[in-house]
Amino acid sequence: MTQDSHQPKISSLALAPIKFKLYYGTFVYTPALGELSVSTDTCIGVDKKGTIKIKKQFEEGSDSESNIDLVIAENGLERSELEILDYSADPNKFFFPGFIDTHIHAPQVPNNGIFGNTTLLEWLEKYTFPLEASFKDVKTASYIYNKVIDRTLTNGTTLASYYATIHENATKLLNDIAYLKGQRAMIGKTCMNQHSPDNYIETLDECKEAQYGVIKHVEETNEGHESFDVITKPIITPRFAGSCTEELMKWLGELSQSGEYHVQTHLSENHGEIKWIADMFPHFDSYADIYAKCNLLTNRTVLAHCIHISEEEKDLLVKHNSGISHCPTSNSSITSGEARIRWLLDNGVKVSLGTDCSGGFSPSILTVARHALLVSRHLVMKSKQDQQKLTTAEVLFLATVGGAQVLNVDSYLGKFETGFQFDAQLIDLNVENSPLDLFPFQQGRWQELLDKWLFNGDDRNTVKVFVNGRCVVSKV
Ligand SMILES: Nc1nc2[nH]cnc2c(=O)[nH]1
Ligand SMILES: [Zn+2]
Repeated sequence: MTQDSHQPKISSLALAPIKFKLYYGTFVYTPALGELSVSTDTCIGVDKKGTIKIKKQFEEGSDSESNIDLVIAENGLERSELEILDYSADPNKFFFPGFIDTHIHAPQVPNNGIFGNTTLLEWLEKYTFPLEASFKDVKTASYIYNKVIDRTLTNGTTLASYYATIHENATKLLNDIAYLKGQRAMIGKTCMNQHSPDNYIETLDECKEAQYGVIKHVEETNEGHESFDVITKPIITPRFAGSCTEELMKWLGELSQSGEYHVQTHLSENHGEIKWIADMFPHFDSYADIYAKCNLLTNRTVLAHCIHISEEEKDLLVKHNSGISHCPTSNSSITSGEARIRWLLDNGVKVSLGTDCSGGFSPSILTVARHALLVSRHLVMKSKQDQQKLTTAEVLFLATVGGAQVLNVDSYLGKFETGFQFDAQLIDLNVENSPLDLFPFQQGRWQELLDKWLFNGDDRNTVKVFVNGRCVVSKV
């Protein structure tokens, strides 16, 4: 931690001591692509480490108190040592897994919504690099990163894969803030040693030193954690081939292989970018081939965008089991294009969602899921191939389980099943000032209610957020 060493180490909210908890109510999640599981009248028991130990569904409309008594008796639990949260009286509340944002630039959040008529390369020069360069100042970084973590958490994001900036101290700060607020986070020190502004570039040696420093710091922060309750992890982050020399990418590839670290970068976002990079790296077969030959394609690699990739590039992703972060809000805003998500899914590529702030203007994965569904319909309008349409269940899968798959944490995150960690949001469709209107005849029609939430809901409907079974946001 970047506190004075004589200060006591502050522990993460997501590790605060808790009692064994029994949650009772409606639980919604996506067990597989296109499937929605809705269990009403259900009791979920979460142990002191945040792991789901009990899941039992009861007859619809049955008495919750006697059902809870039964769970206590059947599992030999001591009532006085339990915390019981019964939401069954409210038909408009349900639990949903926490959102996973696999691609977000934390320092860019102040620019959300500010992109004018630019496309990628101009946008980077005009809006993005100047803002990121200001993170040399840790006070600026502290102020903005605190706001970013608060904002993403209140939108229900329980795990985010962050790009920071090139600066070592500011990146360490992002780690500390996520850890203290209890949000799971992948912490990426952005690496860039070519084709960048004079005030926002690093040498290879500077990059190596800062990268080692950030990894050590993130790992020390999480010392003593078990794999499922690790809060923050380092992620190797070459910004994109355009801003990294081959030597730097090869070094980062080796580092990621030696430490089994995650990797994130951008791939095939914009036609101008693709041509520029092809001219820069003429001895590679394709954009994806640059990353493959630099050992950056792994089963822990997140590739943002992948809008214009070829069959051969898609095959490379499949071969290395690397995943995609689909960022439709960003792709529409800076006019990058429409990623062919059905084609990628049909070919066995892992797909997740990313806000890509501030190419994307919204920090909400719910908004991104809505845009993923709409963009898939734009593809249908162009191609007349109806099967490209994504459904509500499919985009909610990408927002949760898909993210867990891409970040290789799907054995313990993304589902309400025993053995999984309780990373969740409590949704209230009928909250005061709710952006959606409920009508009595729609009560209990869960498919329709979830459609309404996806299209009309927002962070006001996310009333509590849990990570590792601990409440990290409570608005009620
Ligand atoms: N959307 C997006 N694409 C990039 N390509 C290289 N850097 C960036 C970035 O910050 N945002
Ligand atoms: Zn990006």
